[in-house]
Amino acid sequence: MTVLRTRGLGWSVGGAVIVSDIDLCVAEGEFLAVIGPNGAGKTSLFNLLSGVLTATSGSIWLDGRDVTGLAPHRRTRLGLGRTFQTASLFPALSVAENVRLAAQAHAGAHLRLWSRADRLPGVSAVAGEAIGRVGLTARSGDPAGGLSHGDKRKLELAVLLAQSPRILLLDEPMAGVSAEEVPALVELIGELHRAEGRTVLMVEHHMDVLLGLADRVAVMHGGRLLACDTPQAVMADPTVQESYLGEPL
Ligand SMILES: Nc1ncnc2c1ncn2[C@@H]1O[C@H](COP(=O)(O)OP(=O)(O)OP(=O)(O)O)[C@@H](O)[C@H]1O
Repeated sequence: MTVLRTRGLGWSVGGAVIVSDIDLCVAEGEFLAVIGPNGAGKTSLFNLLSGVLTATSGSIWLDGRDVTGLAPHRRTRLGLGRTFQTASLFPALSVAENVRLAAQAHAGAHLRLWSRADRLPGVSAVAGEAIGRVGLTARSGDPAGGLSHGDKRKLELAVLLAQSPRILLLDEPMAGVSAEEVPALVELIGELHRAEGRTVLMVEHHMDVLLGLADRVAVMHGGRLLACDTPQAVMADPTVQESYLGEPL
């Protein structure tokens, strides 16, 4: 079953075409990697899918519903959650407070003071479960700003999980993470997908990371979708090879 589809999706700004004519179709439970050279339009595509940017052409469909004009928080409520390439945590707040805020927002308590989140039924339980899911329970009371890059990425995943998304948009979740921390993150993301059946779209530059995770790879170049196929087929595609002009996939 298709959960996410785009038709002729595009975004232009100041006369520059940043994303152009993207037709994507993502099946429930699928892991789709999005790759492409710097400036290819990957983050802009995620911004369009999550509603941070409004499409200037085409449409986006979630579970068969046209969500093209829907605000980001309403897409989140429909089960579409995302992480950002740049850190989106509150560094002075603890791990638990960061996740509770997300759980609270998802519970619809936007106007309440964050300090009262504890009193909302279920919020602390949801936050605790998300923190446990990413293996950060022992760090619950620590300020987010003091975590390693790898743990910050795990915390971002917990913040995302607290919003109970069915479809995860992960924008370079390994960025800035040390080589030693990468395997644990890859395993965690793989589990969120395989064991929990979530649909995942992930921007990632490293093909070696994607080979064990992705069902299909979408290749972007110059704002367009160049190819969308299995990792092996994409790597063997001469058009893809040519477009990268020797850049590593
Ligand atoms: N608000 C904006 N105004 C003008 N140009 C923009 C804007 N946002 C993005 N761009 C341009 O659009 C192009 C695509 O950017 P985008 O961040 O989507 O690429 P990317 O594939 O995610 O790149 P990277 O791998 O470096 O993160 C870039 O040339 C960028 O400078």
